[in-house]
Formats: sequence, structure tokens, C-alpha cells
Amino acid sequence: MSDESRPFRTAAVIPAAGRGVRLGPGAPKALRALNGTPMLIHAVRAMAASRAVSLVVVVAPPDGATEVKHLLAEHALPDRTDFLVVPGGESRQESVKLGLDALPPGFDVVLVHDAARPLVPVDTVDAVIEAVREGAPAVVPALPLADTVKQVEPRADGSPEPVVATPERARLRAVQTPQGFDHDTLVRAHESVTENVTDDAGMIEQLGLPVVVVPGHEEAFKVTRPLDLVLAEAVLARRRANDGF
Ligand SMILES: Nc1ccn([C@@H]2O[C@H](COP(=O)(O)OP(=O)(O)OP(=O)(O)O)[C@@H](O)[C@H]2O)c(=O)n1
Ligand SMILES: C[C@](O)(CO)[C@H](O)COP(=O)(O)O
Repeated sequence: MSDESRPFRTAAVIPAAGRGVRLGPGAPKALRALNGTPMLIHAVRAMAASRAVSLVVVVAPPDGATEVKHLLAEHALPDRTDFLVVPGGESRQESVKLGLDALPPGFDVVLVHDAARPLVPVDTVDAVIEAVREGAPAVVPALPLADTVKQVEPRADGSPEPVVATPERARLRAVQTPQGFDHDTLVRAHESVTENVTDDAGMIEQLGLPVVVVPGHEEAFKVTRPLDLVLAEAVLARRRANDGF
């Protein structure tokens, strides 16, 4: 974390190297269009919308770095933000690590944000950054669950899975991105945790360090399956109607 003699510097790493298998056949998910603009560009704009974010590192599909550089050059983005593009890896975890490795020195706060969450509002981004600046080593935006969740015993043979527990719903949260971190803590986590995790905050938990939650936002949902594309287009249409955006 920075000392008090200089301001915090914040960078965002956007893992965008996934195929999007659950979305169905087509281009890599981050390059597919929402309202005519690639999902990745929406996600980049969402990070650059925060005045605190001075660098965005895009982790591109392994063979797509040149195409992503062209996309960044072709679309309007804030002048105050710098951009870097690096090729990604086999897993989300590996892609985030490659993005972290590309960060120049001098950043105190790092956001990790899925390209697949293109519509996160800037207030959520700023709330995450603020909580890290106030001293939390790791911060996640999250929402309470609408569904009851059952823990099951998976069955390889396809037979009905037995329920083994019903966690108390009031204590569960659905976690979104951007997740925010003290830079050195996140780097240490990516260097030392070898188990597969589904989010970066999970690595911080494995180091035994605290992770705190700030309110997430319903528009920060992840585009995973085809129906999510319908919802994303509807959110953009509502924004256009409300803001002329
Ligand atoms: N090797 C990978 C895999 C995923 N991601 C990124 O991690 C984010 C969250 O992953 P997810 O939504 O699961 O995307 P995919 O892995 O593309 O989806 P699927 O599992 O359906 O293939 C996405 O922005 C995705 O591009 C990545 O950078 N590198
Ligand atoms: C990081 C994440 O978006 C938090 O909810 C999520 O864990 C990514 O999971 P995925 O299975 O790689 O989409």
C-alpha cells in the first residue's frame, strides 16, 4: 500500500481470454457484440469510467492480442487511461497472473474484472476501490441470493444427486467483479496459491487474510449463457432510453 506522501494508483486487469463455451459456438465471448460493440469494449469502458483507474490491462484470447489492440484503437476510450494488451492462458487464474505480470511498477490497488461482466456501474467500481484504499487487502462486490442453495453429492453416473446440506441463505452472497486488492497481496497470492480457485479473492482466503464484501449491483451480472445476452441487450436499451447513452 502507498505511503501518505503520494496518491494511490489503481490499475484494472481484465481477463478476457475465455472461449465462452457455455454461450455456444462463435467468436471468443469477450469479442462478441452487445448492441454492436464488443463485450470487451463495454468492460474496458466500465473500468475506465472510474477516474481512479489510470491503467487497464486486457488479457486477450491467446491468439487474439492483435485483434484486441485494434479494437481498443477503434473505439472511443478516455484519454486519461492507459491500455496494455497481453495474451491470456488456459485458465482464468493463469490469465489473471499473466495480466498481473504485465503491470508496470507503482500501482497500489489492482482490480480484477471479468470481461464477461460488461455492464458493471461505475459506482460499484468506485466502492471497491475505496474499500481497498481504506485498508482492506481484498474486496468483493456481492449480492444476497434469491434462490435457496443445496449442497449435493455429485454422481458420475447421472443418477439423481442426493442433497447433503442446505446452507443458511441469509449468510450466502453471490460474488461479482471487479474484485479489488492491495497490489502486493494479490501478487503474493498468485505466486503462492497453486490450487484452482474460481475467483481471486479465494486465493487471499487461502493465505488466511481477510476478504470483505461491498454491495454488488444487479447489472454486474456475468454473461455466461445465451439468455444473459438477452438481459444485457435489455439493460443497454434501458440505459439508452434513460440517459441517451
Ligand atoms: N482461460 C481463460 C478463461 C476465462 N477467462 C476470463 O475469465 C472471465 C470469467 O470466465 P467465464 O465467464 O467462465 O468465461 P469463459 O471461460 O469464457 O466461459 P466458459 O466457461 O463458458 O467457456 C471471462 O471474462 C473470461 O474471458 C480468461 O481470461 N482466460
Ligand atoms: C470471478 C467470478 O466472476 C466471481 O463470481 C466467477 O467466479 C468466475 O467464474 P467462471 O466459472 O470462470 O465464470
